[in-house]
Amino acid sequence: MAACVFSRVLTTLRFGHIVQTHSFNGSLAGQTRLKFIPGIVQTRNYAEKKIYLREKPHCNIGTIGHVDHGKTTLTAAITKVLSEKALAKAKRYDEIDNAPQEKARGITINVAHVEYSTENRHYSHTDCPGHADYIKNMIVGTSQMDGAILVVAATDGVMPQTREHLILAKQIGIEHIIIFLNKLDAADEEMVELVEMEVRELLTEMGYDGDDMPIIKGSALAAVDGNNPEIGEKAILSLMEEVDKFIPTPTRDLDKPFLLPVESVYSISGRGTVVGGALERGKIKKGMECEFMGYGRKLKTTITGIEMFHQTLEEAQAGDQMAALVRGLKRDDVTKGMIMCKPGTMKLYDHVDGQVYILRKDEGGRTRPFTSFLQMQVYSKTWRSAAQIIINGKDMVMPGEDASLTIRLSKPMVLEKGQRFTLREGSVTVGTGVFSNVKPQLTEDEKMEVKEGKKYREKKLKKAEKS
Ligand SMILES: Nc1nc2c(ncn2[C@@H]2O[C@H](COP(=O)(O)OP(=O)(O)OP(=O)(O)O)[C@@H](O)[C@H]2O)c(=O)[nH]1
Ligand SMILES: [Mg+2]
Repeated sequence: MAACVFSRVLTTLRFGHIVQTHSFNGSLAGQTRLKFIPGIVQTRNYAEKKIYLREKPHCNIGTIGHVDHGKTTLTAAITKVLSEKALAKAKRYDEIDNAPQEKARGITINVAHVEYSTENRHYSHTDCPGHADYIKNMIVGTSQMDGAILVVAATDGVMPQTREHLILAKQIGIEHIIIFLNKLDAADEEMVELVEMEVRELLTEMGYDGDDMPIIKGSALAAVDGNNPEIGEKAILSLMEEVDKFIPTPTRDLDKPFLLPVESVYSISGRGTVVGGALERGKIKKGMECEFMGYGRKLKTTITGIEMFHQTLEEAQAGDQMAALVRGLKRDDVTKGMIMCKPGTMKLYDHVDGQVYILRKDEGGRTRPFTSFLQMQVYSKTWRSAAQIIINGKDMVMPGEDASLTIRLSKPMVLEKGQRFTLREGSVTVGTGVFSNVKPQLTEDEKMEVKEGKKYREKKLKKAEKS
């Protein structure tokens, strides 16, 4: 069970006794013959352990866009088309959206990671949910991408989450976006032209180079079903060609002390606790000491194993979507959103200043202005925390405005100046911004304000007036 859940979220990374050896052409468990598949990482079955050999640059991408526009179908289509070139293991739609609730509702809820290669690069692909209720999962999924494929159904055009996802992607720092105009089989030519214009306008409005961004038109469903190759298979190959060309391989911070925002935590019976996520900077080797930090807690331990997509890694490098087996910790000791880092290199903060853009209603934001002391949820990297929001320099902020805010977190978290974050209230994305100034600890008075809210400040002011 644990292994099943583990593979659901990481799709990857199986530690321990599960020794089924997938090769990417679908060969079966326990085969000891080495199968070399050109174009994908070379994997060898060393005593039933596969080793990941770093042959190509690695890149993290994914699919974003409005609900039902075809992101998961496109993800399945990419693996199918590339599997025919022995560059991937084909993943069916229901292997990607495989949680019972996802199957029942026909929508994506959790992000899913799949792996494939082109001739040039090795990819980890994060398929995000489009439904407004699961934006929080999209934010975390997107936080690890180097570039994204925005899927827009030509039958529908730009919809609310097309816009909201683009705003969030931009804010999270995704500079390179490729558009896949999907469902060409079901849209007439005129509609396709109109939607293309609409998408380019939106991209320009969001600060991207709308006129020159690659837009690939096709049908993910045709590619999955293997019919109509012009808009099916060929469109997928053109898309991947553009992805290779347009999304640069990011320069990774290999020389800095390692840092991994924890995206998932699993316990594998008999082996221990495994944490997964994209390694943000540095390198990790088996045997290294590490420290988990977040939610006001710190824990030190040792890394006893590293894997990436079912394969053992000698060394994980910044950018890798990886999992680490850690010594002596229980599943509940580590929480999604903590960071794993080289001991002593990071700090916890309980409040921080942020420069924020407050979304308008038509961007998925609030309908009304807000004042200080409001409680919101802050999302950054893979963490989320309740926070009290204090507005600096004015009394209220209107949707559509910029503001400087002080964010008082309910639990101290690891954060850095320049780090991007999103503010949410219930299921509404209130704003997106950048931490501009980390601060020393909250004073005792400020702590009381966090606890009691506005009332505490008002009481204090009254007292001061009297005296
Ligand atoms: N006609 C047509 N239908 C498509 C195409 N691609 C996807 N669909 C259908 O559109 C529906 C939604 O597809 P999904 O891939 O689940 O959409 P999604 O964007 O992943 O949806 P969420 O993850 O829930 O946001 C499904 O019924 C697909 O079969 C296409 O190219 N043509
Ligand atoms: Mg989906």
